[in-house]
Amino acid sequence: MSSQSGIEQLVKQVDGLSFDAIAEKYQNCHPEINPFDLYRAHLSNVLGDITGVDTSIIYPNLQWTLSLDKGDMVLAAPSLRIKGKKPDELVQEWVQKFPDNDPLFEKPTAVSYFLSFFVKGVPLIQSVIPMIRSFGPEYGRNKFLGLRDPKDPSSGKKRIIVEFSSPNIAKPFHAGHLRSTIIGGFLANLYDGAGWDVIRINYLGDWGKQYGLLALAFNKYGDEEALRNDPINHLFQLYVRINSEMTAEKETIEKKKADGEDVTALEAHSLDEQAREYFRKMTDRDPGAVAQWKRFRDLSITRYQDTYARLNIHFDEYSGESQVSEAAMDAIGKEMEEKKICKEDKGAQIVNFAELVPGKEGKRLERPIVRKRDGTALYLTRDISELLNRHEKYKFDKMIYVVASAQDLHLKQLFKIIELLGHKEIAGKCTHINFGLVLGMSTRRGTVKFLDDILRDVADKMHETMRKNEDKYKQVENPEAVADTLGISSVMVQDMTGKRINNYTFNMEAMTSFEGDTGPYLQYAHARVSSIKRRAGLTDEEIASADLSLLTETHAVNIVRLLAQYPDTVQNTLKTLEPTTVLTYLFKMTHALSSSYDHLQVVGSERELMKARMALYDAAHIVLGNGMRLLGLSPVNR
Ligand SMILES: NC(=[NH2+])NCCC[C@H](N)C(=O)O
Repeated sequence: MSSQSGIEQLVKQVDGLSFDAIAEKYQNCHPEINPFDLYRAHLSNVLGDITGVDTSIIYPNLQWTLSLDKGDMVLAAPSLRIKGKKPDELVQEWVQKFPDNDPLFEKPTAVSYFLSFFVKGVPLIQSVIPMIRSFGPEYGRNKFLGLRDPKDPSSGKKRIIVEFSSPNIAKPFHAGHLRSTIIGGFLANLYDGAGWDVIRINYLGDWGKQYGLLALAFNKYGDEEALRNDPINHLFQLYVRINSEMTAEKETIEKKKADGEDVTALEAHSLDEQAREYFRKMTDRDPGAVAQWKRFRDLSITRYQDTYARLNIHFDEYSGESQVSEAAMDAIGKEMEEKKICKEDKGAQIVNFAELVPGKEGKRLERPIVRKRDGTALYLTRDISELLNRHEKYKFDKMIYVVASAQDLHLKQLFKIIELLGHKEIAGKCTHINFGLVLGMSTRRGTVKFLDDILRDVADKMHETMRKNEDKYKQVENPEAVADTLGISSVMVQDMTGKRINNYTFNMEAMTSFEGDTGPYLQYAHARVSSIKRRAGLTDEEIASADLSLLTETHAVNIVRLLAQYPDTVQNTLKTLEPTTVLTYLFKMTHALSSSYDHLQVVGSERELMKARMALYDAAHIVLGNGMRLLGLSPVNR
């Protein structure tokens, strides 16, 4: 018997509803892929009879609990808005009326005005384990959520742009870029799993006078071979060198000026001026200047791509500030003037929000410049043009900017200008996903951190830790690669542990520990279930034919209760957009797993019991792997 259809039969009998009928009845309800949707639908029916409240009001008010001891679902009586009776009395009455022999739930318990519901282990296990096995990597994905019309599969996918990472060429890949990369990669996976058409864009900082300066530096001190071998570091070194030269030059000029000397000639030939001229050549599309700049850009991208690949991240488009056309910005500039969104101020064009947006909001948005006195466009101007251009090109339904909270104001200004331009609808599709700082990030190699350096340092640290256990170390086939993966997991899990907006301290010791809720711990938990499977040596057919009624222990039931929550957890994450929602779930699950091993021995148990327990652990292995991959981690098996 396919237990999934088994439980469908059950619900049909009890509630007179098929999966289709349930899905039709409630919004975003998909009992065939989310066990909790079925349980909610059934419970709504039962409670509908008892309370006299319409099931469509009950359904969305069945909340989940923070821990299993509080039940699997909870209902706050006041949420049903029944007049004339005290909620705690109502709750007592409902407990009385709840059927003694409900097929899916135990009799609820009442705590003040809450009703807690506990699912029955047997039907849950019988349905959820086969469901996880049959969906495998698809368990937790829900392709319906991203449909234009959730009830009509032919309606097409909604499209989302996730813009993330967005480092600046020739400058350090700092903590803000690291967080953007991790969080953005995760959000892209999340929407992809929810059936959206996801477009990943990296918006590089690759344009401006500083790239004119960089070209000068390369012409003076550049080394072809160094550029090809390690473009990111070489360009950065050149950039640092020329910048300090420029600073020194500026000081000399200032000093001479103070001494009353004529500095006109010096200024005219200064590096600053040369950089400006060079950048002018770039914006005028001088072939030589553009070709040189393009090489720097292309070589840097190639190198970034390698690093992104280690993090399981790819981009559909490497956009960047350089890709915004001057003509488009001119046109927008004119439009802004005509619509009186910007105005002249000491030769520059500024947006005085206080005059455009009433109240405190207008003041808070300040007075950004969109065009400098010398005619150059700015960061904000480029973003305005780029946003409209992306909408034109991709016709997106939603766009997410994953950028540090240090740029909160910038993005608010951007979205408001788009709105003032008359594109309220487009502005409404855009969201800024922000995040806090990483404190105390430094490497053993010095103060400047490129992503590669960080990852190498953490991998070294992991390798050191692994070596401490000589026996286990010898069993690992490719220790370098495993250390690398564990290092990456350490960094990513530490980053995703708190809410995005919180700052955290980069702590190499803590993040690489196998104890506590860390990346290595999660990897260890995954490797441990993998090893049980290897040692049990059962075939997939044997596991599939296991008699699941042998799983009677509380530990087994609790693991399955958690496994059943996974699709719901993912769906809830689409609301929170917080990686920690998934991570917290995974730690809860790994804790339940690790405390179960002493009670649910696999190897050494009698054969039928071994098969049943293996089916349980195999399901946990699938869910843990799915969750880790959703976060962007690569689960290890040893
Ligand atoms: N559309 C945007 N402005 N995205 C954010 C870009 C981040 C920028 N390159 C920086 O490093 O600060």
